[in-house]
Amino acid sequence: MLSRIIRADEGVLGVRVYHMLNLGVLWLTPVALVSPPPLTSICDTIIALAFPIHGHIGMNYVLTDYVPKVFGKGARGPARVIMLGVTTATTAGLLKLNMDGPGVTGALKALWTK
Ligand code: HEM
Repeated sequence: MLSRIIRADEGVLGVRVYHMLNLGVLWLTPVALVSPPPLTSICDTIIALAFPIHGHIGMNYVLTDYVPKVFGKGARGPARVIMLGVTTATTAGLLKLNMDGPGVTGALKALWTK
């Protein structure tokens, strides 16, 4: 299970889940921005999980392509483990923003509201 999450650009996760997430975040982001308060929190929770997972799979594609070229084949595994750490920290940060702060959407809206 953990090895599947670490090698996130392979199998069902790398193809099906990734494509669904690509479309999902595309629709979810504008919907979250215009949604009324109760719905905003639901969107915020989904975003806090969907963005990091989307970024994690996308970055694993990037790591697969470039890490062997730059650092050698042996560096691919450690790079993927580091990426999992980054994804875990990002998810925790976004969830904390939702629970203790203005939420993901609120933080984004704060760019243009007082
Ligand atoms: C509205 C939000 C977003 C949309 C609509 C979106 C959409 C996409 C799409 C369509 C792709 C290309 C997928 C493919 O190659 O088949 C992609 C790739 C990627 N996205 Fe996002 N994305 C969003 C947010 C994010 C966020 C927040 C992150 C970071 C956490 C992120 C990280 C990445 C990465 C790393 C890739 C892979 C780039 C590559 O393969 O060269 N995206 N995204």
